[in-house]
Amino acid sequence: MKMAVVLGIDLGTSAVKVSAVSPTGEVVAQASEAYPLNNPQPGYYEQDPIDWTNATIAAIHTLLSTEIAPGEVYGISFSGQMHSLVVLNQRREVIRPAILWNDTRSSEEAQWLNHEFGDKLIEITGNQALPGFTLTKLLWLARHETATYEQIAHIMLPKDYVRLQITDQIATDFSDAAGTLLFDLHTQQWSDVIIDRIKLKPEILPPLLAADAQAGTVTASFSDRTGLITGTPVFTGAADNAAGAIGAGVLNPDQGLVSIGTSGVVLKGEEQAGDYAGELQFEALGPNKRYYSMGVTLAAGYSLSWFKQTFAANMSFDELVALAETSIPGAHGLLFTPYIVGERTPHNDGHVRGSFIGIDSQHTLADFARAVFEGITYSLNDIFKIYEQAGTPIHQAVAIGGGAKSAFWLQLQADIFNVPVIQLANEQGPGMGAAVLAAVGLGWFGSVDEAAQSIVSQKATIPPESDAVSIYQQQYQRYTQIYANTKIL
Ligand SMILES: Nc1ncnc2c1ncn2[C@@H]1O[C@H](COP(=O)(O)OP(=O)(O)O)[C@@H](O)[C@H]1O
Ligand SMILES: O=C(CO)[C@@H](O)[C@H](O)COP(=O)(O)O
Repeated sequence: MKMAVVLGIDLGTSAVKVSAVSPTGEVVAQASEAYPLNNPQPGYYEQDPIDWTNATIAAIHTLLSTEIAPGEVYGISFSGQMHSLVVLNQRREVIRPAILWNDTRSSEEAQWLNHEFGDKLIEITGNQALPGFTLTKLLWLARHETATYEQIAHIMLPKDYVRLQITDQIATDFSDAAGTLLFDLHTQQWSDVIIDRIKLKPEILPPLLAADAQAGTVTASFSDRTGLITGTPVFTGAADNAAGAIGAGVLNPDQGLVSIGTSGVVLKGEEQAGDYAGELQFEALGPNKRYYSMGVTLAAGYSLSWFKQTFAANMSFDELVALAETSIPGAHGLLFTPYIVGERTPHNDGHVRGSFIGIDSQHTLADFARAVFEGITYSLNDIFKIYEQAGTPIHQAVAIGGGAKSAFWLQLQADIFNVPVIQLANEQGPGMGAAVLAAVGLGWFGSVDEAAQSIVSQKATIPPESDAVSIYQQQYQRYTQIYANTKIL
């Protein structure tokens, strides 16, 4: 019997994950394809946008050759890693590798912007300049790779580049625009004030569309490469954290979201445009002038995958989790700070690096593995503390991302944050959000809220365990002293 599905394409930093989702929210099939994350020198992180397209084609191909037929795909939408800068020439060709969200080479440009604009930048964009944002990377190119900068005819965000390959149309949505630092959160337009001051050619910026608006259709040439039917509707999509919030149903200020992918994110819905004085990011959610705030750990899942690759290359993630579980809460006193690529929230420091503190000759690989899981989670707890101090504590959190695959890590999150953690039926929050945007765009639902309500399926609520909570609280106090004593500048 013929099914109807939408494809949610989540262009993460480690891999693209394509989910085929039915009108009732059932994930009918999923396929994933990894791509390299290049680190040519400390602090530099790049990817080849052509790898994103090839991986997306391979994942769609897998789905269409196994579990679904091309005629069953009614619509497609996206979720993508935020901020990363893709530059194209007049012929729409990539002219250098994308500079990614976790790349801190543009720290000086971020400082310059903060100095040049003062509070005005936060007023307009809701954010202080951080080296993660697209604009600082663009200014870095202007200064260090002038010949490349002068060839730029279009700048794109990752999901928008892949959508361009599918539809031949250029566009972005409000949530990814907000992550560039060139977007006025109040007028919901590109900011003339910022564009004029930095003398940017406004025509290099993509036109803005709503996340659930149709941005084009599958072209005949993309149909040839994948088997998708020419003319299949393609919807704009959203930044991965906005899509994650939508796909997890975390849309209001009383809910929190924790996403552990390559980065780690703690996020909350917000009703009005505003800011946290730059301490947290303030972003546009996408549909209907809605917003969210968030703090970001630069290397959350990335710290775990670095540890695995460096010290336990023969183990799977599941085996590493099982090994960590054989240690005890507090990892026999061993602490890890996940600053291996610098840190964003709360330190905004591209120079600091990670550490293991308190190594004892009795510590085993299991203690080191457990310390890594705990240290990443303490770093996310720093963000919970910022919300608490701002008077808007998070009382429960929905968990998504690769980190939410592990029952051990879900319990650790509940114990360290000391709030109940909700596990979803499928941890692919951003991919689910992308599917919701396609479903709303097709008219299957009247709004994102209506779609989220009927599609999001919770699997379990994990309460904190009180004995572990008190051990982690003591360890977290020690953890908070490490940054000031290990920072470089
Ligand atoms: N079984 C697992 N248990 C715990 N963590 C896992 C597991 N599998 C993967 N991860 C973590 O999830 C991360 C990838 O998550 P994902 O959401 O796919 O990232 P991204 O969206 O950045 O590509 C990996 O870096 C790893 O740290
Ligand atoms: O920089 C941010 C958010 O500001 C990151 O959260 C990126 O959006 C990357 O996401 P993942 O690949 O870790 O999902």
